[in-house]
Amino acid sequence: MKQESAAHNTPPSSPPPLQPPQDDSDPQALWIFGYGSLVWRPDFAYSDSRVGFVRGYSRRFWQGDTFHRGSDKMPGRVVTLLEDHEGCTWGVAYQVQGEQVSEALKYLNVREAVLGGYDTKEVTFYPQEDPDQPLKALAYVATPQNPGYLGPAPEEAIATQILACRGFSGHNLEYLLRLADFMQLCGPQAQDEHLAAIVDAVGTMLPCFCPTEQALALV
Ligand SMILES: N[C@@H](CCC(=O)N[C@@H](CS)C(=O)NCC(=O)O)C(=O)O
Repeated sequence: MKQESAAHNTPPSSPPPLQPPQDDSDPQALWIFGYGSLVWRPDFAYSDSRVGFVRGYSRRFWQGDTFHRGSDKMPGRVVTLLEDHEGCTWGVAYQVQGEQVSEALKYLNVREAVLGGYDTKEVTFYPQEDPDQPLKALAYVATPQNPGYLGPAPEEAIATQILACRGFSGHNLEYLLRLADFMQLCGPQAQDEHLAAIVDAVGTMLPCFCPTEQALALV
């Protein structure tokens, strides 16, 4: 499992994660819900995974990132969950069991909490294949209280920021496009208007930024 090296500008460590919710069918097991980079790069060992969604939250590119997809001078934008009664956010839940639990939590505490400013939150996850059998899961959420939080901005401004930023994990554009690819795979029932608006704005601006072949080299 890849361990992230702590950045020289590591933000203050966040409070220890909440006591993780247990999987009733196996008290040693834990489900972890990913809705951003964890969707395509979990980078921890897991026993099972499900595509599905959480209700009551909307995904927003409102968290700044000065390590993975940005720098101190040019923070990138990554996603968090916004409490929204009407909201629904699609992602992937990963089941970790036995020794995988402590290993995953140790790794994610560095990647998400220490380097990313995320806190942990218990959510209810609905598997796409069996939404009548919801699961308790642990999610990493960036709240407005964390120092990296950027908050709302017009989608065009977010697109401009994403096009201009890169960090230790790669270009911010790759982060956006890999998430958009995932949402395509989820099918037409999985809509994310905020994500789609940013992708559209990037598509409009990209030719102005640089010719296609250079744009493809960005990611
Ligand atoms: N917590 C969300 C977002 C996670 C996220 O994107 N975190 C950033 C930290 S700022 C990350 O790990 N980035 C790694 C990358 O961009 O490849 C998730 O469940 O996916």
